[in-house]
Amino acid sequence: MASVSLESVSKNYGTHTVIQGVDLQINDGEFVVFVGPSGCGKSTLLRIVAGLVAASKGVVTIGGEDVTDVPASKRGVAFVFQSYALYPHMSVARNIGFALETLGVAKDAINQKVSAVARMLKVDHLMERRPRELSGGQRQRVAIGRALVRQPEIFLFDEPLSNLDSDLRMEMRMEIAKLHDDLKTTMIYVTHDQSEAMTLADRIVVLNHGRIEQVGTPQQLYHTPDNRFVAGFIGSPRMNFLAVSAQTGANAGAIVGPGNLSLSLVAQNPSGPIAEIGVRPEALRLVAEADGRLACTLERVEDLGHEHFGYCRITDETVWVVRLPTAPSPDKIGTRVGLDFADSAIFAFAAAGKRVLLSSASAGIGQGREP
Ligand SMILES: Nc1ncnc2c1ncn2[C@@H]1O[C@H](COP(=O)(O)OP(=O)(O)OP(=O)(O)O)[C@@H](O)[C@H]1O
Repeated sequence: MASVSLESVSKNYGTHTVIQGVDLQINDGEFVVFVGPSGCGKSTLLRIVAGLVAASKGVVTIGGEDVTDVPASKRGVAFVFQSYALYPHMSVARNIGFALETLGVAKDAINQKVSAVARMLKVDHLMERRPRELSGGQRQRVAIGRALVRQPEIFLFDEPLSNLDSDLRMEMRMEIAKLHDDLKTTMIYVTHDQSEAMTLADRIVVLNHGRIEQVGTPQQLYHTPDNRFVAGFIGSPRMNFLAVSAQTGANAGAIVGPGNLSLSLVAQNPSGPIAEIGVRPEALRLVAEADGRLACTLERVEDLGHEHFGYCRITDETVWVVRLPTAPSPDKIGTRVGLDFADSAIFAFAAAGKRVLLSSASAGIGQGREP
């Protein structure tokens, strides 16, 4: 096991900067997930830790040792790729044991280790098959087995489940979580799927345009996002946003917006006037138009069996999603309705996206507290 530290790490391709001054400390035995939209630099950052990509600037430390100029093969890391990257002409057993062969480990010792890993990953009945004779899930298990057999200090996973169907993805996600519980090895895992990040991570690193937006536990990011980007990225369906106007002078603290919105919010340490508010779908209630804090038209309902989502149009540009405990009657669709929400469910943002913490004396009671 080993800790990982990145200090002022940047990466440029020509004039294109893809990682910009990243500082990050990952503790020994921690499961850290990098999330962010496509192209934000997740894989590049992971590859910089692995030594597969050289940083343009900055220092990478593993287990307290500066490894910035140490090749990938000497860093004690094992990498599991999205594409599995198995050797097509080798059997499952040889694929798993090949790294030990190249290290000159004795044949008996290799056989023992390969058998133990194959049993653990439930591929021991497939040892003589070639990769093309395996399902996607079985291939991914072999790829993980190949990493596991080397007993690395750190596991690095780059979107390992994205080629699997949703049932298999859930199953493998549980197995990776169990692997971490059993081995307690430091793991860094890249995904663009925020629900995968929420369920696997001790801590999540949210990346955007090559910078860290926020680092925290899943609960911290969900309940106390630093900015609009994190608030919108963590949570599914995502947080609803609405552009609002902060009143000044005698009406300071009053917030007005479309849908007859009228709130009274007092900002703590404002980083600018409130320009937008956000409320999560699960914090909204569908009520009669006159009883809501927001007036809108219920345009559509999605019935997923165990849950329902209503799509409520507030303006031409803004539709809010509300999570409904039961399906509304079909004659409600197309009618005017109201949305209600507790004061504590309101998130507020300044024009540049920074979250504005609301004073407990205002309508936004509770914002800014740790859960
Ligand atoms: N070898 C390269 N040469 C030039 N640009 C590159 C190279 N590798 C990556 N990039 C660019 O760096 C940026 C970050 O890429 P990276 O693969 O790290 O993103 P990502 O967040 O992992 O995306 P995805 O989720 O789509 O895999 C992208 O704009 C990409 O086009």
